[in-house]
Amino acid sequence: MDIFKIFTVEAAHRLPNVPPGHKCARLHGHSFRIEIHLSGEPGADTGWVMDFSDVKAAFQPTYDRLDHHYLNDIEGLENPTSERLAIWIWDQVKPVLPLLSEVVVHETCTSGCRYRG
Ligand SMILES: Nc1nc2c(c(=O)[nH]1)N=C([C@H](O)[C@H](O)COP(=O)(O)OP(=O)(O)OP(=O)(O)O)CN2
Ligand SMILES: [Zn+2]
Repeated sequence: MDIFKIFTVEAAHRLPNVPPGHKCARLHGHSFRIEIHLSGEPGADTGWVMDFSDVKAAFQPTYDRLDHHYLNDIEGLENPTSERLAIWIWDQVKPVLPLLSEVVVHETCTSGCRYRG
């Protein structure tokens, strides 16, 4: 069974490697919607795969590194595309949430990516 928790990260970025004149070379910001998905079986007694509040607590240090930050300043996010951000989040979170199965980054209402490790 899959469970998920959704977080909203307010952050600024620019994309340094886009062609000249590309709009994303300019500093701009997004309300990134981050989905953290976990896969596992619900416990016989708990009835849940993992307590959502424990998912939130495990993600909090990563959230704090991203929220209201300039992503390009973060080590490993010098070119902060949605794809790079999804991989970076996976690498931060997998050690503390071993059931992690997917990270989804919504950069805008119409754009984003899914990463399954
Ligand atoms: N594959 C990727 N393409 C683009 C990324 C990315 O991370 N991965 N990022 C951007 C920009 O950062 C931009 O902020 C988002 O682009 P876009 O979807 O074009 O944004 P719009 O709000 O202008 O989209 P519309 O739905 O067309 O209005 C660019 N590309
Ligand atoms: Zn952008």
